[in-house]
Amino acid sequence: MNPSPITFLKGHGTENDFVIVPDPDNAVDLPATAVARLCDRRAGIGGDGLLHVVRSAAHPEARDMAGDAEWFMDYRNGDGSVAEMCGNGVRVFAHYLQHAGLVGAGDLAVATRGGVKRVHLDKQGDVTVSMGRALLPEDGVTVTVAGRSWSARNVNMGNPHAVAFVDDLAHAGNLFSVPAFTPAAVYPDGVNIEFVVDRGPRHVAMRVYERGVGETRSCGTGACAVAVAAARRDGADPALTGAPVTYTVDVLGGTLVITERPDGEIEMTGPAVIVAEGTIDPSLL
Ligand SMILES: N[C@@H](CCC[C@H](N)C(=O)O)C(=O)O
Repeated sequence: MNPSPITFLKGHGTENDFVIVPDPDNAVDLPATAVARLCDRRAGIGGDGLLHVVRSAAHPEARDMAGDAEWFMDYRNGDGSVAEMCGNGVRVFAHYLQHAGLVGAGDLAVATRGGVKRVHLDKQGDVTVSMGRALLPEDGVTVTVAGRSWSARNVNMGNPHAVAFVDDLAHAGNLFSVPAFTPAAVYPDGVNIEFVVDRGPRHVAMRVYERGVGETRSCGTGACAVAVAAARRDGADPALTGAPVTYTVDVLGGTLVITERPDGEIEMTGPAVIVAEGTIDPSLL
């Protein structure tokens, strides 16, 4: 039984929006059904996902990170499923900690299921996250929408992505349901699928179908996956040249700037905002 009332906030990063539930002591029970109800845009608060804000020491999945990061981002997709990582979510999470007076401007660490992420909050409101390295398995993947097929790059940013370069973002169709991908065995736990077009030198635009959500207006891990896939397609590999490579990635909800460093570390910079605060009717949970 949950205590009442339960505070929530609503925030977004490039319009990837989240219900934020501050719960330092991990006292709020949030089964998948409750998360899905809260994220429902008609009967709930509405969001692509939910950020459960818990002290690392109070969460069984984060206790071993408590020495490095005081706060754990217990991220859930809008359908209630758990994902390894959420790039826009980390920016919004860090911005919330600052908004709540729990951290100051500057640098902090956030524990996630994908490990501890270093975050920098700048004075203009932009947030930069060190997202870790991309893994690039060599599997051949094909994505199909409405009779058109593309070979896609498999990129793992802690969570799985298939990046398809297309001629026109409209070719992704309405994205009301998950695009077909083969072989299914490459992604046994499902996948986030990005459709990408070129906008200029080291500048691309994307749409995304997110696992556990549907089409969203932005995906931070997706933008990182796209930047790395675009760099390799363009013959750029910072590990070989010793020079960082930066891509501007336009999403439907704004723009993210992604830099891959020679050691493989990927940095993502973009905005994060809080738009509302309130209390949750306990009957939703
Ligand atoms: N929107 C997120 C990604 C959230 C997780 C994803 N839907 C998954 O299931 O892997 C981002 O900004 O990275």
